[in-house]
Amino acid sequence: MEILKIDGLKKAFHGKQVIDGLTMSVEEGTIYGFIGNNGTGKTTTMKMILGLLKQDSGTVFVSGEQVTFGDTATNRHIGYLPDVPEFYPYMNAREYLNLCAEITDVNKQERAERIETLLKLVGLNGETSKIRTYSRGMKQRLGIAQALIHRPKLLICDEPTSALDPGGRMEILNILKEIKSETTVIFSTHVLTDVERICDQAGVLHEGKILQEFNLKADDFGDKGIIIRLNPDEFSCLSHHLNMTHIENTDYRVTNHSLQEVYEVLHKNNIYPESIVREKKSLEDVYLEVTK
Ligand SMILES: Nc1ncnc2c1ncn2[C@@H]1O[C@H](COP(=O)(O)OP(=O)(O)OP(=O)(O)O)[C@@H](O)[C@H]1O
Repeated sequence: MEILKIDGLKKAFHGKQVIDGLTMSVEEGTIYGFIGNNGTGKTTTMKMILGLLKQDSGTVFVSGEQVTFGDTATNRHIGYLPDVPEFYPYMNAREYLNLCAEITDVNKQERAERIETLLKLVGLNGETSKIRTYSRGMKQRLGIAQALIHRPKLLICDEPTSALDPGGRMEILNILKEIKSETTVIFSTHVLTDVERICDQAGVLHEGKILQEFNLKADDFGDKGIIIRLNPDEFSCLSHHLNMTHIENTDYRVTNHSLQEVYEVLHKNNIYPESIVREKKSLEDVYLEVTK
């Protein structure tokens, strides 16, 4: 079933068309990477999903219910982590989550257990210090716990990893992967390696629409080239027969030739390179191709 369905969504600011007939859907139980350059309208779209911003036209359905601007009814299905989450710095994580549980009407009997489960999930269960002392990564993890407190069907995260160091990013990605069985996740980002790591599906937002979608579990983006490790003499010999560019050190990329052709040329010229590997295109390669 589709947890999110957007159809023909449009939004302009001061005559500038930011979202221009956006149509997309997200299946329950998946992680969807919402990718796009800075300023393409990812946050704008998220605000319309949350009913915080009025669209000019088009519809948004969350768990089969239509989102209406200014009406928070559909937000009971949604947990939201903004790009820079705000907290009460004088509270500790438990106190803060307790407040969030009260606000979102989490059943009183369940509250303490829910809070402990979430603190454990985000690795803050042993933490008693005030939020003001937290690192950016810890705040982001607390933000996820906060967003999940009312057991939403859909978690929306706005660039959850962009400002974090590699360790902090891995922690967030692992948490998102772990909750996937309970909550569908949409996260916006331009860190494409993060998308490749954990997403099932990804959509490229470009000029107000989804320009291309990828099934990251099934799509093979094809070969970028063949990387051969050679000495400079071997390179100058082979460059007469193959389309080659220097990458770095003694590595050269061959393009527009099959592996079979490369082997034939090598054999004819009596060249036995240190290594030959097929180079797969990454999501970033494909993204740059489609958005250029
Ligand atoms: N309230 C507003 N008033 C006027 N223009 C706005 C408003 N909100 C967003 N915009 C403009 O809409 C465009 C899309 O902004 P948005 O923040 O949605 O992009 P984004 O994809 O989330 O970018 P980033 O990756 O940098 O966060 C930008 O040009 C922005 O300046």
